[in-house]
Amino acid sequence: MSELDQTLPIDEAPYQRRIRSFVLRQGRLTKGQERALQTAWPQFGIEYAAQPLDLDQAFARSESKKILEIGFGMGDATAKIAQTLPDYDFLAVEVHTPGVGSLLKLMQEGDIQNIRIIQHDAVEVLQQMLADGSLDGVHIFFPDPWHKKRHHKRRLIQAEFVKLLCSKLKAGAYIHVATDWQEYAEWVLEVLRAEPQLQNTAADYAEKPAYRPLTKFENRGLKLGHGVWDLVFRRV
Ligand SMILES: C[S@@+](CC[C@H](N)C(=O)[O-])C[C@H]1O[C@@H](n2cnc3c(N)ncnc32)[C@H](O)[C@@H]1O
Repeated sequence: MSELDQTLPIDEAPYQRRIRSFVLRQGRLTKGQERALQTAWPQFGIEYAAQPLDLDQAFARSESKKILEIGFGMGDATAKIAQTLPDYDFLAVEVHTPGVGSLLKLMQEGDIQNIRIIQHDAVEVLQQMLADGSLDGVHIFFPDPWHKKRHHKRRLIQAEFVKLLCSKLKAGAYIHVATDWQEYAEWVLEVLRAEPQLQNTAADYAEKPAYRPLTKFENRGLKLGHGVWDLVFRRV
């Protein structure tokens, strides 16, 4: 990695012009995360490459449903869901190294086999690595809301991004977004509703699907009376 890469967020490096939904900060790794990265990445990590990925091969089985999770953070929800749904395979994409280390550690502790991790911008993973019609579902839990108006262009959920997602979904596959920021919930609802390839499974917001665990942060917010909005749409 060059000195420039280490000091500048990826989206501010002069050769990277596309607006990104994340800012890369240097996070410190715990010893446990570092150990998990060294010992578990070779088995469960997939290096980003601008070439198609065979999902059946990556998970060493073809009969399972394939779910993409974008921006798993520290991976707590990912690990819990994967444990609850052993017949599903989860391709988990995140840019932050401590998060990747954290999820690998959870996988080792729980002997979880049905997750593979790519550490890269999910937009490029979708564009370059995933075949059309290859996914049974997409999870996007608490995407960065980018509160300020001048930052709204950084929001992950945009019409063009949703079109890209739809191209990767099988007919009947779902997109599940959860957010705790009401204005972003309204934004997501509007963007998903405007996409003709998608159908809402609810009148507007959905009941929280049982597989999505409550995070510590969410629990605290709910006790304080803050809302959380789930949106579940299906590809027609
Ligand atoms: C607010 S956090 C939520 C994390 C987690 N889903 C949760 O519920 O705790 C959003 C995460 O999405 C990741 N992220 C944002 N844009 C991304 C992208 N284009 N590709 C991969 N990860 C992304 C960020 O790095 C961050 O960890």
